[in-house]
Amino acid sequence: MTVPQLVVHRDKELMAQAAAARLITKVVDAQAARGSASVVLTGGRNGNGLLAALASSAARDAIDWRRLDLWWGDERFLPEGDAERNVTQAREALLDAVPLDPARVHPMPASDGPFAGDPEAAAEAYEAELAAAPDPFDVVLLGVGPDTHVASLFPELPAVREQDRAVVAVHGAPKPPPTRLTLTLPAIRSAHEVWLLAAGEDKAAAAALALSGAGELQAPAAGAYGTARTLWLLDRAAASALPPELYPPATA
Ligand SMILES: O=C(O)[C@H](O)[C@@H](O)[C@H](O)[C@H](O)COP(=O)(O)O
Repeated sequence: MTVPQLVVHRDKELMAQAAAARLITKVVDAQAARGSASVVLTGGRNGNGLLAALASSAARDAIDWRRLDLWWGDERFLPEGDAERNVTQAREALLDAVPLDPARVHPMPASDGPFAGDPEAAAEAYEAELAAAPDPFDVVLLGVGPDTHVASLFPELPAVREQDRAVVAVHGAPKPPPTRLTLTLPAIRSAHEVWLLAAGEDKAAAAALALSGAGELQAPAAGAYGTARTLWLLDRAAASALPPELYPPATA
């Protein structure tokens, strides 16, 4: 496990801009070293805020978009094109505006089409797609929920205990919609880098709990780390309840 590093930004707008700049550099470096890069996107306001910041960044064209694989950490099991699907929101925020190779964009399956009514089969299909990927993820992005969930791994639900599968279906999620697909903690932990995004006062208790030694069943965010780096990107409000040894109060 890599020990989390914390970066605290003034507010959520600056956090989104700085995270977008960081992601551009990361992708460009991976493409220079290996020829391609692989990033896992998250749903939620902070993940979409990062994508929107990336879309408006002058540096975005430093990325070779055709040599980027995009995956999702979780998906709301809803029909194709539904406005609440994470992929729909990501397309609106960024993906429709950049020249990606469609064959390298890997949304999780929708609730209509071949997996209608069968989220378990949808999870298996995504797992098979992932198994065919040549490289580990360079970066997994994860929004942190107020209850410490990441992806669709909610405290105490069966998915957070999963040790063998890379992708599972979730039923009865406390955040709507109740049926979802998610990467598991072992799949997240196969990534080089895991970046957790938390902004706003409603995330303060979650960040404090996950970063203070809570177990991953109670605080799934505590179990999300990368093989090379684990980075928590916060704004001041989300960092406001952290113990002073993690985030010393300003002395000025
Ligand atoms: O489907 C989703 O909603 C997610 O992928 C979820 O895990 C999200 O990232 C967190 O709930 C944080 O969301 P916010 O950034 O909106 O607080």
